[in-house]
Amino acid sequence: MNLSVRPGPAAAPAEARNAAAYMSGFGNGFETEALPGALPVGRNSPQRCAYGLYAEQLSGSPFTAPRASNERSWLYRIRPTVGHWGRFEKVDAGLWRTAPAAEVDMPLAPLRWDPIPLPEAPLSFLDGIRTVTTAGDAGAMAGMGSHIYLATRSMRDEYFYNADAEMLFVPQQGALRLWTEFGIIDIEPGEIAVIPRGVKLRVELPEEQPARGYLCENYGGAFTLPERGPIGANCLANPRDFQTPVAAYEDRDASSTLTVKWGGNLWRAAIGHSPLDVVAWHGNYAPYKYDLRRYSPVGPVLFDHADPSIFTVLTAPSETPGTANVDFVIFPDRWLVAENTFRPPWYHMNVMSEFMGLIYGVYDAKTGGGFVPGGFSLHNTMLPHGPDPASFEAASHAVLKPHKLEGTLAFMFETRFPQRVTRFAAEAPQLQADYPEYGQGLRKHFDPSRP
Ligand SMILES: O=C(O)Cc1cc(O)ccc1O
Ligand SMILES: [Fe+2]
Repeated sequence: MNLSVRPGPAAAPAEARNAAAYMSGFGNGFETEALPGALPVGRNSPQRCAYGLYAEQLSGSPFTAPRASNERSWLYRIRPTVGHWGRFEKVDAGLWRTAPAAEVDMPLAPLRWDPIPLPEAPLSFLDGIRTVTTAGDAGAMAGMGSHIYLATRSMRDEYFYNADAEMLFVPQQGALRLWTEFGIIDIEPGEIAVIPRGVKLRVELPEEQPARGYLCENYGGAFTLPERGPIGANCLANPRDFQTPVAAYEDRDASSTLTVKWGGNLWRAAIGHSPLDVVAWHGNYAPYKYDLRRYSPVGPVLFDHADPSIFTVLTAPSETPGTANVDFVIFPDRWLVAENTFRPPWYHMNVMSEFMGLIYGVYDAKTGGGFVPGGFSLHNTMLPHGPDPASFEAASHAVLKPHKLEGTLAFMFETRFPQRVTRFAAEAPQLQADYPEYGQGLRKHFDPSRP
């Protein structure tokens, strides 16, 4: 196998096998080459590409999308994707589900699960996806899926791309090395990665350490940075902290498989070489990573609890202004300073539906236990929820001096669509039977004689 990485001008030199190398920025027109001169200068399609490469365009948006949302890259590769093609046969998708998937009716209730344990048996990322919810309709390119991934072995000579969705990886335990067509991305808990629709990859486990995390499939238009409005030009997720890999390629002829998720099904073909054979590329349609600890939260500095949209890292807009197909929101370390304020989340009902996970620490609305790292919850469209009794009592009587929430990282996949629960999630032994009743533990405090 010939593997080569050439860092971009700003990146530190790195050996591909030891450390990935990245370019900084969000949605830039990047350019990177693993061999000198592999990128054509001043044109996309020369009559003959350097090194005998093929040119291929990968379009993530319609050609005619407005500039702000127009996404495409040019890839200079050993074989075009059609040369990595074979006879595809439908294979068992395991526990991976795609909207619409009306498998079960669930109680009209808040739902919460304990972590799904990692198995002892060898399990690749591709086989270890367990869908928890689906929303919208992948065929209509609207909605999302929320999943848990479990992996105990690397994908070897096994490649994959998702035609149905962009994929947002949220590791909770263990690191992942994402070998993509565009280069190598290393992520660990506290970091995320986004793999655009159609980008081929395989998922490796560094030192074969098991890994678990959350995965959001965004069937709609790509994640982007939210507007900052009056916040101005800084804070929240800053573009320079997003990292896109420099070009790295495999020149590997070996019997392999390519699995494609298309139309909610998995299709697999035998192929004779690695499709991660892109020697150079340029464009703005590329995978990226981001360290959530670089998020600069903005919040109430005098009183009240602001809507969680202030913690939006990435938003996948829909055609309706302000109505996201998916928002990816985090609840990171931060100071709480609001005066005469109930500081945790308020009790609420929301037209958007909320899938939540916990990467580490304690979430301030669920201090009574039960929402643990690796676990997840669903507060569906217009279903009531809020702090558990322990959190309510503590926050109602806390001395309101500045208080730092530390060592905590929860997140939410919030979508405009109601989320359907899969049969797997409905029947999982990790579903907490008593969670629907947590609200009944909230005592009646009403006393008309005491204003
Ligand atoms: O329900 C949740 O815990 C998420 C959430 C947090 C918050 O601070 C305000 C609203 C909201 O939905
Ligand atoms: Fe909520």
